[in-house]
Amino acid sequence: MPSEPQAAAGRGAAEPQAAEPPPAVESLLTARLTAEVEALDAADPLRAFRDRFTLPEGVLYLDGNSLGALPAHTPERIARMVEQEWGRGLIRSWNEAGWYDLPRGLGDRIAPLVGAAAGQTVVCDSTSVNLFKVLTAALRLRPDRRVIVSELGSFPTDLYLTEGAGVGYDRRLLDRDGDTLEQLLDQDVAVVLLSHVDYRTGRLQDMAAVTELVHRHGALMVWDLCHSVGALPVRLDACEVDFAVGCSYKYLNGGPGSPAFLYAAARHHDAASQPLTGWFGHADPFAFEPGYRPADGIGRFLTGTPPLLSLAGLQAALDLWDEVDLTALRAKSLALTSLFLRLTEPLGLPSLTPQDPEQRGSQVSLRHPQAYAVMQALIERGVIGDFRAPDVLRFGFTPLYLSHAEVRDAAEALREVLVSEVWREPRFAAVAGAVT
Ligand SMILES: Cc1ncc(COP(=O)(O)O)c(C=O)c1O
Ligand SMILES: Nc1c(O)cccc1C(=O)C[C@H](N)C(=O)O
Repeated sequence: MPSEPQAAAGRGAAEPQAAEPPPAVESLLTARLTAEVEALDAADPLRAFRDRFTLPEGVLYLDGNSLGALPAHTPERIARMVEQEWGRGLIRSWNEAGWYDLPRGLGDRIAPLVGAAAGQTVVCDSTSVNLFKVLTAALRLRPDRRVIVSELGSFPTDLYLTEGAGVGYDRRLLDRDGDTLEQLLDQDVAVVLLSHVDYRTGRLQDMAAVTELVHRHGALMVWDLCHSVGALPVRLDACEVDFAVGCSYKYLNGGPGSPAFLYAAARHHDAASQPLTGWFGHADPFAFEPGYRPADGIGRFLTGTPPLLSLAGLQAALDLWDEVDLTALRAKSLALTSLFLRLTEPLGLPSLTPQDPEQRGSQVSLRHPQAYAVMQALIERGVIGDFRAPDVLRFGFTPLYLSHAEVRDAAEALREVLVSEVWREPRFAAVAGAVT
């Protein structure tokens, strides 16, 4: 078990290395910049959403790409489910409070965020479990092919699941077995699994072009949307994607451990079979038949009883998403990341995040040989981002609750930490074994 996040430091933190002396960069607290960010905030069409979240005083939260913030009405929604639906309604709430329909109903509320027509998205399980289901379903739809393609730098659970679902299959990894995806594709490839936005670098893939390339080689395409849903518009149907999965606890703000979602294109529903054939995916669960018969449609991707209290958190968060204009969201996201890249550029930290906005998700990743200590010093100043081994300072920009002024203040805090070299103080040093 990892130790408590606040009690210890980074697993995989970089060994101490010499860091270059910091360049003498002037303070960002200038009248000119203040006027610029205030004008941007005044013109921000999403600024009213900030008040719909509860965030602690004195915190600049740049980690909504790992765990989203708390929507202000979520506690009331969860309390209602606990006190009324569970406490009073008891078992009747499966019908009367609509519990039974929530996995499909919330899936249909996520659908517009991922560009899916209704009836193709369900909320259930974790992203990892859903990856196992869709990878296996996709492999079964291509029985004559024996290769899974993925990317070496993917979030590790994705790679692990290509191993778990792909027992008996060969695996080819982009960046290890070939420089381009096209080099890895041939008539043996059954499935390609990629992240739409890379968790470490923030690089955004061209979903339409990649999916089309994969289909041209006769394979099926699975996208991991954990770092794109709620960060930018996604167009699953328009890109003719086969399967997709994603988290709801990051940009969607569903709450810690809130269940994931799974998309399967309607054209695959009849032929697709998934391996976790639990009773919630049965055609008639309450017939209590001894044999499994899959439900029609997307319902066959369900497995067991959903975590209702977590679904209540996601349900509350989706009330906000129902109101969000995704075009405005994307424009603000790019304005925030571009501002941060521009203001931190004089600090001389190499960026892993593409400068080209077309290739950028909603995060900025900067490299520093002592990134763990630098991030701890920032967190002490109330600027919460995260560290990704071995040397990445990762900053997530959530357009619903961040202002341009806060982005300037975060860049200024980073400047101060680097110029003062406060991060060298022993209390920021890494010790083994924490959640980062
Ligand atoms: C790209 C990506 N896939 C999957 C996951 C995690 O999946 P799970 O919610 O199953 O832990 C994460 C983050 O934890 C992620 O960043
Ligand atoms: N899911 C997480 C968790 O249970 C603990 C700590 C972090 C996470 C994360 O989500 C990490 C995240 N996917 C990442 O992009 O690094």
